[in-house]
Amino acid sequence: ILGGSTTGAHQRPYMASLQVDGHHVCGGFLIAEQWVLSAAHCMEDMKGKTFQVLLGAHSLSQPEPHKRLYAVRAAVRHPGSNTETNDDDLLLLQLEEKATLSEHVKILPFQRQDVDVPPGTMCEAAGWGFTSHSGRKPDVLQQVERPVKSREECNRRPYHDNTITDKMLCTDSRKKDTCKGDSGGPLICNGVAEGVVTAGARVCGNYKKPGIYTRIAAYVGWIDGVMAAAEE
Ligand SMILES: CC(C)CC(=O)Nc1cccc(-c2cccc(CN)c2)c1
Repeated sequence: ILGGSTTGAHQRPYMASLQVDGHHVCGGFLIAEQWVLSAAHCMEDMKGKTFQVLLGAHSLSQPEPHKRLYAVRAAVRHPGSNTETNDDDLLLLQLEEKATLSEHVKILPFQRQDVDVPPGTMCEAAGWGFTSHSGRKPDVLQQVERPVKSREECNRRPYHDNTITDKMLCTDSRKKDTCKGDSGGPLICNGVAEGVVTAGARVCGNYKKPGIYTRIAAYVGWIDGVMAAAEE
């Protein structure tokens, strides 16, 4: 998160840190007791390694009473996700067991109505991603407030030049933005998860490359289907 601030400890109890070999790789968030939503691109460069999911954390390094690392029973990438585009950049992670919910671990509701967030709406992103262009990594959870940018404007040059589909949304990226390591985290508007952070143009804090998010409401069928199929 560039240009943001430290979250109040455990004020975003739905946040997940996706970890490989004990290192934070991507964000994610709890959408059900046994399911975390994140970004498919986070599984690239895994070289067959496995994820673990950290819940209940504020600091990545310090011992905290409610921090707990969960093994992943299943990782389901959206079938349309690929390395060349930001399309369908969603990942569902089934935890090895149901998360123990508490004041520090809670489910974040997501938008189920497939209606665009009005441009100008102020939303929030959070994560443990880079806090500087030089790649400084925070120890504690960061957050930033960003206004939604209309798809019509986001699709113009010099912005994303017609690569933003109806299943994506944009936020202004001037100075304040998401960055590497924030992928998979939520974009929260009026207390509801509306988007999932994608790497997009893989640049941060440049107003010419607004932040790109996958619109969760466009994938409700897929999300419900994957979770239901695992219950059979
Ligand atoms: C960890 C892998 C998926 C590779 C990766 O993510 N690279 C990478 C490099 C530079 C910026 C970003 C990035 C992420 C989230 C948001 C943004 C832009 N708002 C950029 C992402």
